Amino acid sequence: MYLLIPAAGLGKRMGSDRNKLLLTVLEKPLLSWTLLAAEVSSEIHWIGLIGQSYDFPNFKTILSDLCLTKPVELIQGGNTRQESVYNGLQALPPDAERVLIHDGARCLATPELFNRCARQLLTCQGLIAAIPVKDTIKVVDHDNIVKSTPDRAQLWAAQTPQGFEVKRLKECHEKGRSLGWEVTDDAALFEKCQLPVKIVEGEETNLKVTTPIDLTLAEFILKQRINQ
Ligand SMILES: Nc1ccn([C@@H]2O[C@H](COP(=O)(O)OP(=O)(O)OP(=O)(O)O)[C@@H](O)[C@H]2O)c(=O)n1
Ligand SMILES: C[C@](O)(CO)[C@H](O)COP(=O)(O)O
Repeated sequence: MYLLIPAAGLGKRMGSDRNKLLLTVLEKPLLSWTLLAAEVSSEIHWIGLIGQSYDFPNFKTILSDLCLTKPVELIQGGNTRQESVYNGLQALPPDAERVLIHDGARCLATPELFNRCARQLLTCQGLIAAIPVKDTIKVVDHDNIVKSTPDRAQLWAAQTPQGFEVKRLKECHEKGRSLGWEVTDDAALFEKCQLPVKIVEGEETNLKVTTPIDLTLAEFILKQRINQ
């Protein structure tokens, strides 16, 4: 299975002065943990790492330190995650029929999750890893007044990996660009094109490192795993 890793963000919500994927978690850059999980997954055979060119020297150092057995191609990222994935899709080898997309910032995803998604993708056009929402969610208006409480049984928190047939996802991205759609994940493009997106059970620990507290949580969870 082909894997694209969007890693071209700025990490504004982290408040860091550089790409948050270069921050250290348990003595390794955050991105290294994501790459190691992809390396261990038995289903992934090719990795496209999408980044900003100013980060490429650091990415190359990370890759040379990890000595991965799988080929990794560096791909120029865009101004948004959506643009970065678009670039990644254009850079896939011509024989890529299906692709998994996984945020570099989700550094706790396990190889088993990659494997589960890769296997499920052989049976459907599109999928996302997701977990049932634990909180009660409120819909709120501009005056901070609660408007409604959606039925929690229908709410799932989206994660990555997300996986798709390459041809279909490319079509969705092209349509999104021509109609000016702005989305935060690829499944949303599929949905907007009325294509089915299947849920694959995600992992509660598969958090996206977004703010400083997530770094502390990631470090804690990785430490627990290492000590097991
Ligand atoms: N132009 C962009 C923006 C984001 N990403 C990637 O998409 C994933 C999810 O994005 P997010 O967590 O929002 O990362 P940042 O954009 O770095 O964070 P922020 O929004 O706080 O700036 C990350 O792995 C990030 O590197 C990307 O490849 N290209
Ligand atoms: C793709 C994603 O990680 C799914 O949860 C998410 O949508 C990325 O964008 P965000 O704006 O950082 O939530």
